Amino acid sequence: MTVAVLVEGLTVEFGRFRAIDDLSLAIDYGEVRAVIGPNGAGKTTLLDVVSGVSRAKSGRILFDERLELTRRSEAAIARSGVRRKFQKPSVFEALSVRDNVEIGLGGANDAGSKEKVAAILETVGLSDHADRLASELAHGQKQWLEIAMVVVSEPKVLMLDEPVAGLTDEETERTAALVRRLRTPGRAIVVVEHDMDFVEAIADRVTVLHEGRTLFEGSMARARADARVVDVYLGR
Ligand SMILES: Nc1ncnc2c1ncn2[C@@H]1O[C@H](COP(=O)(O)OP(=O)(O)OP(=O)(O)O)[C@@H](O)[C@H]1O
Repeated sequence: MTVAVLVEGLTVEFGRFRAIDDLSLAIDYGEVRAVIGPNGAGKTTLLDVVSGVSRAKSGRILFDERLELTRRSEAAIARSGVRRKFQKPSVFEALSVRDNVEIGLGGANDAGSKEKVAAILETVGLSDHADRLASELAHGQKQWLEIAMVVVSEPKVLMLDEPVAGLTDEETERTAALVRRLRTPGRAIVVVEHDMDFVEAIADRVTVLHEGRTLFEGSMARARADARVVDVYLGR
């Protein structure tokens, strides 16, 4: 089976500080992978390098076993089907919900694209709000709109950075159900999140980062039982 994202010997430095330290990991198509760990572990930096926002000092990242992402621009990486929702919501407040999702399609505007927009609005539960201004949405709804803007382009790798930060318990549960719906055999979903109940609800496997390296990889249930993981993260 083809690996969606293969990280090999990745090192990222900011000045003399090593945020990612010789990291290797493989994320399969069809899986939801949570990347967890204490503040400063390198989680967001990992997403930054995969999406071309930050550069690696050494190592490589292969998408679909074909494209070396470490050599590509942010725009080229997004075009190739590797997409990311950033931590901070960034919807266009003055536009309608529907127009926001259309922007996610990047200018395509045929009959098929209208159907795609309608389908993704249905998936994220915003069909009834399509004509409202994005500014009128609740915080949770804005997060779902942003996910819709990314997913409408049918990414093969979908990265979500803290998708439930600041959401209510009910919104968090709905977001978990949404992530499970977005999981398809042809897509890898990578989620960085500190809410462990949410992670348990969505993740097939978790990777625990600590000081830029993998401390643990496996099920969330096993992570909870791992003394090292409890020591550096879960027990704090
Ligand atoms: N652009 C940058 N310049 C300098 N240092 C940076 C930069 N980006 C990240 N760092 C540092 O690299 C380390 C890893 O940061 P990163 O944001 O990846 O951690 P994280 O695991 O996502 O943490 P959190 O859970 O707090 O979001 C931190 O010590 C951070 O201060």
